[in-house]
Amino acid sequence: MYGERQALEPVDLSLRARKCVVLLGANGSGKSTLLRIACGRDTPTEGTVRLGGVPLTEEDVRTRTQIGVVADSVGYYPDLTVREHLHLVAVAHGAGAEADGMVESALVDCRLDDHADALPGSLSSGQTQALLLASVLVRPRKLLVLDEPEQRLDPFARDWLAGVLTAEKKAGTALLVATHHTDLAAAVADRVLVLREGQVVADGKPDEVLAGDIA
Ligand SMILES: Nc1ncnc2c1ncn2[C@@H]1O[C@H](COP(=O)(O)OP(=O)(O)OP(=O)(O)O)[C@@H](O)[C@H]1O
Repeated sequence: MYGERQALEPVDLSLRARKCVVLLGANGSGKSTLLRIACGRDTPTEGTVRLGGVPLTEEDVRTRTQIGVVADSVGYYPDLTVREHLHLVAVAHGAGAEADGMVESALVDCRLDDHADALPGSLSSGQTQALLLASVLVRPRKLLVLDEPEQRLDPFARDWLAGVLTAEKKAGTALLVATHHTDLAAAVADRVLVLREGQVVADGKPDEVLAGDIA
C-alpha cells in the first residue's frame, strides 16, 4: 500500500538458484513495487519475504548484502575511475586478492574495458547503465534484482545483457527482472509474470505467456 493506494495485490513468488523470473506489464502495473519488496528495500503491508529461509527486512543489512540490485539510481563515486569504483565495490563486499580479476572480468563482460580509466561522469547513459550492472557482478550475490536493466542500452548492448544474465543463471544466481522488452524476457526467463494494475494476470513459461496478450 502507498497510503490509501494498493499498488500490488497479494503475490506468491519463489525464486530459485539458476532460474530467472521476468516481470512484464505496463507503466504503473506494480513491477518496481514488487522488486523493491523482493530485495528488502520496501516492507510489504502484509506478508513476508524470505531469502534462504531468513525473513528479509529493510533493517537486515546482512541478509540484504546477498542481493545485487540494479535499479534506476546512480551509485558511484564521481572522483573514482570506472575501474577504481568497481574495485572499491568488490573490496567493500569482502573481496581480497581476487578483486583485480573480478573487476577485469566485469569490465569485459559489460563492455567497459575501453572506459576503465574514465570518470563515470564522462560515460554515456548506456555506458553508465553498464557500470551499474558491472557493479553487481563484482560482489557476492545469491539473488540479482534488476529493474529495467535494458534501459538506455542499444539493441547490440541488449544482446550482451542477455548473455550476462544467462551466465549469471549458470553460475547459480537467482534472477528477478522487470522489463518492457519481450525479447529480453524470451532470452533469459524461465518464468514470466504479467502484472496489470497490481495483479498477476498471466504466469507461466515464456513461450506460453509471450504468445498471449501482455498489454
Ligand atoms: N512511492 C510511491 N508513492 C505512491 N505511489 C507509488 C509510489 N511508487 C509507486 N506508486 C504507485 O504504485 C503503482 C505501481 O507503481 P510501480 O512503480 O511499481 O509500477 P511499474 O510497473 O514499475 O511501472 P514502470 O513500468 O513505469 O516502471 C503506480 O500506480 C504508482 O503510481
